[in-house]
Amino acid sequence: MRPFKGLFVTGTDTGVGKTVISTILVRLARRRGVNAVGIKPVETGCNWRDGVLHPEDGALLTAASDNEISLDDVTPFRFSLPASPARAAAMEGRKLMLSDIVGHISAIAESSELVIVEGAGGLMVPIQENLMMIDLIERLGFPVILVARMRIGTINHTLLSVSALEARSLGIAGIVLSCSSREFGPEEEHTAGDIARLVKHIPVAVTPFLDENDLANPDSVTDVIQSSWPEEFLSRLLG
Ligand SMILES: Nc1ncnc2c1ncn2[C@@H]1O[C@H](COP(=O)(O)OP(=O)(O)OP(=O)(O)O)[C@@H](O)[C@H]1O
Ligand SMILES: C[C@H](N)[C@@H](CCCCCC(=O)O)NC(=O)O
Ligand SMILES: [Mg+2]
Repeated sequence: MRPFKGLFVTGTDTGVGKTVISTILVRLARRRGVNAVGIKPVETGCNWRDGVLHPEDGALLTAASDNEISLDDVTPFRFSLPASPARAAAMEGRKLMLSDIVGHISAIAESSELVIVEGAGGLMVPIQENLMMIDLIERLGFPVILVARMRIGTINHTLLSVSALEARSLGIAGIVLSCSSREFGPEEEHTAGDIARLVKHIPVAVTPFLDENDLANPDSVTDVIQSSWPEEFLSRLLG
């Protein structure tokens, strides 16, 4: 039995693979019989479509959740400017309150078996004045999945994010290194092991490079991940 109602997917940066990993987690959970839904409550950089801001990440999470949740509930807070939520809101003359985001996520968590929440950018991204993504995580109390790029520089970025979470005693359920490039340096086969040794008790998994065909076929991606992540890692996250 999972002791938590939600998982929070954060990253060492924007564009590291949080959406790829969040959608995979939702699909894996659902395959295991857990009625999980994926949400991205705040999305910036949305494009206008038919007079409405369209959240790309939110749409991918809605599809991963088999449309059991509406796009309005997946991503209620949408902004056009591709910036931090606080900056996008300020430049669009709108107000974004952390407490409203917490309220929305808590309501979704109440009505679902498991909610997988994707953040925007990394831990220290401003949401409201001096309140950051890490403050949202702290208020929710959900364990964190930290997604990082498999690329030179990632050991530093990953350990800095782990330090920030540990400084507030926030639980880290796992670290995922996502290989978004086909090129693989000779040191990279050691990166996951090096990070695992340095973070000691936190499990580390690697998501292999997924080509365009893989990414276009969510079922085959889910198969790839199911066979490449250790079962122990999956059961710790999804029960
Ligand atoms: N394992 C992988 N194989 C191939 N491409 C990947 C992989 N992981 C991520 N990518 C690609 O990297 C890009 C960024 O990934 P993604 O959109 O998941 O990042 P993100 O952290 O969610 O970004 P944001 O901060 O904007 O939400 C996408 O084009 C995605 O398809
Ligand atoms: C536009 C990006 N894709 C992302 C916001 C990233 C903000 C990064 C701010 C920073 O760290 O400098 N938005 C989002 O995930 O909804
Ligand atoms: Mg994303």
